[in-house]
Amino acid sequence: MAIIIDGKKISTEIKDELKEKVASLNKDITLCVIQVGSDPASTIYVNNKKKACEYIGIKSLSYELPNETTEEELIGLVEELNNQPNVNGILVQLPLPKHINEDKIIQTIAPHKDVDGFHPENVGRLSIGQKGFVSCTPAGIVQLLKRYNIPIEGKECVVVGRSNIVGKPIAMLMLRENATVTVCHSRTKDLKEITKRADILIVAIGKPKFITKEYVKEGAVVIDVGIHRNEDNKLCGDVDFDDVIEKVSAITPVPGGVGPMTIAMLMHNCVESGIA
Ligand SMILES: Nc1nc(=O)c2c([nH]1)NC[C@@H]1CN(c3ccc(C(=O)N[C@@H](CCC(=O)O)C(=O)O)cc3)C=[N+]21
Repeated sequence: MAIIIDGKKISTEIKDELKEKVASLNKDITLCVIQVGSDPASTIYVNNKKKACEYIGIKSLSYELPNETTEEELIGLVEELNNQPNVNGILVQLPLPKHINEDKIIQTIAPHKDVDGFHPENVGRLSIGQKGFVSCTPAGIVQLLKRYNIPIEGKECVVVGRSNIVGKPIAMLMLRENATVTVCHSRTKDLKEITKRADILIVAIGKPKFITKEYVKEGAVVIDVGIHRNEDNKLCGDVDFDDVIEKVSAITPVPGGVGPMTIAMLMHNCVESGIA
């Protein structure tokens, strides 16, 4: 029987640990969350982040900006928050409207307030093993594996997807944990042949139910980073859960897997920023 990895439960454990830490600090921690426009999915995620802050005892300040906000205006706000010593974390919810250059905004955030771990300085630090903020979804995946006592060292880890916010950083993190890492993407030939080698298969491609049992080795651990909402508001991941369940030894569900961990690790980064 496969283990269903309970991200909701582990995220609550982590949040409870953080709540205790914050209570013992005697110091305010403040996260600023900036959302441009009103994409409904973004609003759900932003609200989940604010709820988590409240639970842990972190102050959250919301900036809800209209879709027409210019790049200059957004840069101005980020710079203003960079300069406020009471602000510990700045999060600009992605995606941004097309007229705003995301890279430019991310690079404007002061690296020591970049609790998403998206700034090139933090990405660079991760890749050369220096301390810095680690991107929340990858950090959450490693926490899930560790807290379920799933060994990483020496394992064959295959990552499907090479985005800057998930694929690339999770590959770096698994490498740091001494896995043997292969990164696959849309131009990979014989994808199935490669994914079938994986002891740990991490999927972040953004295609609903793409990974079926033909892609998975018997007994593999499958981590599903995808999140898709269908017509009747039901969520599913990049992995066809019902199809692979008989074959895997452990798997993260959607919802209730990686998603809540992303938020728990964001809270972790905020607390780290507040302590520093
Ligand atoms: N600057 C920035 N930082 C992010 O961390 C960031 C972002 N932009 N843009 C979008 C993605 C996506 N993301 C999620 C967070 C929580 C859930 C989550 O809580 N998921 C729940 C379900 C929530 C629901 O009902 O939709 C679950 O999987 O159980 C999902 C996805 C953070 N992201």
